[in-house]
Amino acid sequence: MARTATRSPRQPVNTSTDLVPVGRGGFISHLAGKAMPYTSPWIGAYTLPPMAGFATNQMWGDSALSAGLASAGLGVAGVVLSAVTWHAAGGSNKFRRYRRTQATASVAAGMGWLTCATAAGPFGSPMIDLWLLGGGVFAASWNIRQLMRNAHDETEPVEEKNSLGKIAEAIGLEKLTVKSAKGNGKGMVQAPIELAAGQTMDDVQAALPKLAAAMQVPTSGATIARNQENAGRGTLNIRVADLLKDGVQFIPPVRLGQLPNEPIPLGLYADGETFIINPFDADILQHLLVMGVTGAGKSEFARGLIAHLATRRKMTIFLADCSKGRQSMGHIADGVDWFLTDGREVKHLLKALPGAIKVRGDVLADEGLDQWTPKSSLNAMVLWLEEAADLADFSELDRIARAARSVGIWLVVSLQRATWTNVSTDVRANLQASACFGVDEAGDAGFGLPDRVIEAGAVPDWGSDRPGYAFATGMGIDQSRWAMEWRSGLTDRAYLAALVAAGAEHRDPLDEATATALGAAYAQRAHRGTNRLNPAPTGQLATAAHVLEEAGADLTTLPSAQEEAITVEIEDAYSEVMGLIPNDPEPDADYSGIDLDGSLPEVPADAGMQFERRDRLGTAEARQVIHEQIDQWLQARQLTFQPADLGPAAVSAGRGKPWLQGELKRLVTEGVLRRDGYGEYTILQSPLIPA
Ligand SMILES: Nc1ncnc2c1ncn2[C@@H]1O[C@H](COP(=O)(O)OP(=O)(O)OP(=O)(O)O)[C@@H](O)[C@H]1O
Repeated sequence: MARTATRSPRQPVNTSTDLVPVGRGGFISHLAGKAMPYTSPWIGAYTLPPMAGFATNQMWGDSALSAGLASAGLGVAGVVLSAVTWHAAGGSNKFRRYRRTQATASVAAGMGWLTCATAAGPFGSPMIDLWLLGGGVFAASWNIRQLMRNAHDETEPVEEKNSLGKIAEAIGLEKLTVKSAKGNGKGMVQAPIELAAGQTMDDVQAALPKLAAAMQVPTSGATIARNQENAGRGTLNIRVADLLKDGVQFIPPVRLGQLPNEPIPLGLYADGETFIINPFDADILQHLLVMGVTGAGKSEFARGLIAHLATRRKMTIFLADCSKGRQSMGHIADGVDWFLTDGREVKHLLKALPGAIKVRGDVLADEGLDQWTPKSSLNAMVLWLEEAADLADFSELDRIARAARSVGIWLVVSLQRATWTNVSTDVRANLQASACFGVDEAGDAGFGLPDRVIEAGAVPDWGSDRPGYAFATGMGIDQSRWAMEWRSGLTDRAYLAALVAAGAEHRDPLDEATATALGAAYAQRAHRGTNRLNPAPTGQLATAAHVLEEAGADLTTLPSAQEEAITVEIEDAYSEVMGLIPNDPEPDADYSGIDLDGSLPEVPADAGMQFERRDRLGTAEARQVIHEQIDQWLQARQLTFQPADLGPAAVSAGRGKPWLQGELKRLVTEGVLRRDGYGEYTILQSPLIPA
């Protein structure tokens, strides 16, 4: 009996101990015990009012004046008590709101009855009828409350929680606040979360598998994005539908001839955003580890990425693949400057590489650069090693990985399983970026992805069941996207081959400094990719143009490319014109502050004006002036310039813009200059040296 009365409302009913006792006496006492807590409102309702009414009537009811005054006083007291009850019984949940109304109504009714009973007496009609009826209603209404309260804990705002909040509670995260979840219309639900005191994000992360199970999504479908500025907040990402399952189209470059440090779109994230990397634009160049079981989609990813890079200028690609070689990359081989499929050749490359790294370091130092940027005369480079563990020994790879980063050589190591047995810890530590495709066991993903990404729920343990799906970190990817799965674009052989062929005229050959430093191994390489000096046969280019046209990819007339080209042309023309106007020759002169609205200064009567006639130089001499200026820049290792920079030289030669433009064109044809996008020219050799 006592146990029943004292059990917390939140305690579940213990079916074994709360069974009804056998026997008549036991049954009656059991019933009495159950009913006891519900009797107090009845006892109160049928004893307190008549006693209070009798007392106040005896004290003040004998004269009309004292009864009237007492009634007025009790009336005021009733109003005050009701107000106090209303405020004291506050609460935000549904139960508390009902309780407040009920308590206030009970106090108001009781005090109203007492006010009347003081004058009229409690036992006359209609006071006695009101008491009997009202008392019953009052007691019954409180009994209903008691019953309801035993079913629900009033202290809990149960009904206030949204469904995600209820799930969080069900998996043991009772106090986690899950704000209203929003779907993005692309199969992704995101809900901001707030931790309670004593909770950490690790607690939430530990519960993610349970959450995924409760939501009936794959384990990797529930992830957390931590708020970098507030450890108590984050976002719960739940992928409720897989919109990538029908495949993702390969995203072609926005235009041909981009620089290495422009964004590379390679697929789509689960929330529909484009998956973009930009390794050469990140603060530091982070070498990449690509891992995944056979059939997980590593080669497809490689093909898409290499094809993009092969359409860029100032970019050189070396690819070593001794296991599958031409079978998997043959159609894009023209975009690869050095394609190594023979183990011995790879050894030669790896031997020559430290020397080339040293030379590149020296060149960058002379150019005043801490690390590679497009301003350098050197090309950016990618060294892609398929199944690297079979190609190189660890100490060699480690040395290369350490030194290559700052000289603009991006190392990409692709492996099926990057366990400690086939990649040394030193090499692994130097591969700071990762693209982890399906692995067989959750533990394997830990070798490829940072711990915090795994803990956030990013575990691609789907083997080869979901080819092309992966998680990626580093390479300029925003950290909030590291635990978001994405799928790479599916490529088409003919399309990629055409893209690479179309990119040839934009590809620069490897810079002289690196090529020389790589020595005979490079000079005698078995494979030579195409580039602007070593183009593909005309027939191949025509086929490529046809394939691209068929695929509807006119890379030169994409709206964004067009817009960009027009902007560049306008900027180009503007800077050329501005460059031809000499700087203000007399900044301190009387007339320097005059504008169109100002009045002209007085001119002294004796002031004369003399024009100095500038001689127009002959063509050979005018050219010499321009050539000397270009040579000066070359000697100072300033390898790029804009036409406007030649303005002063042209003016001093007595020549204008049309002549200068013709001259630049001639120098381009002679191979002295190269005209880049953005109206810039690169100096390829000194114009003073006869061709
Ligand atoms: N992004 C993708 N979308 C759809 N299907 C894909 C995608 N990537 C790969 N696949 C499919 O998976 C198959 C295997 O992919 P891929 O050859 O790239 O795997 P892999 O990881 O390189 O395997 P291995 O290590 O054996 O070379 C492909 O032939 C293709 O059918």
